[in-house]
Amino acid sequence: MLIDASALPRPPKRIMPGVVHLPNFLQLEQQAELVVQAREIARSVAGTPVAMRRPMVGKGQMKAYLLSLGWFWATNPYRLVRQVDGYAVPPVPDNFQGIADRVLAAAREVDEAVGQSIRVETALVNFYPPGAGMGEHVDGQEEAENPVVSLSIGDDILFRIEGREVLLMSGDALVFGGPARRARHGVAGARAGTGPAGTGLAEGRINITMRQVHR
Ligand SMILES: O=C(O)CCC(=O)C(=O)O
Ligand SMILES: [Fe+2]
Repeated sequence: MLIDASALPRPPKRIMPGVVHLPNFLQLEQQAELVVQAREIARSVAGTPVAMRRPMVGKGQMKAYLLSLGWFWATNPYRLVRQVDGYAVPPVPDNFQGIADRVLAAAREVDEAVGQSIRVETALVNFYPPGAGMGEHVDGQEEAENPVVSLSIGDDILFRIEGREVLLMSGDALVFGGPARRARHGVAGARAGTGPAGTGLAEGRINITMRQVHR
């Protein structure tokens, strides 16, 4: 590539009202710790109805693998549940709240419109194999209007929100709240081999979104 994006300065940035990008928010060690946590939780529920899985969307299967913590989004009918067929949804790890608080405090310095605090009642851990993305959608499952805190680890990916594009790299945090809480967004094609060494991820990308569910 002619220009290596990681070599360019990436200051904190307001992408649109209520959307803030905080590049390099997590140190490599923090990223590695989150990867270990996610992997341990995924292993602990493997083979159960609350396992990390690729859900069906419409006629196809998602390319990303999803693991729900705290609450699980069940279908038929759509509802948030705490257990599936007697298997408890794994809890949100204790350290997530502090991370969300720190991300939000930093994001508010860039744009107050992101909104106030969240109680991290649920977290979604997505794993994107190289090349995988997630189609555009609105995060509408939570009744709470509090902001969503999103963390990226591993391969770079292009995040799109209402016509804007943000390159998310390993360690980046992104917040969408306030007027952008129900904005349409998606990610396109995790870029194979772009993740740094030292995260513990051999390939692909992990995204963790932390959310408040109830008002
Ligand atoms: O992977 C990302 O950066 C976005 C994930 C997302 O939009 C979601 O899980 O709802
Ligand atoms: Fe989303």
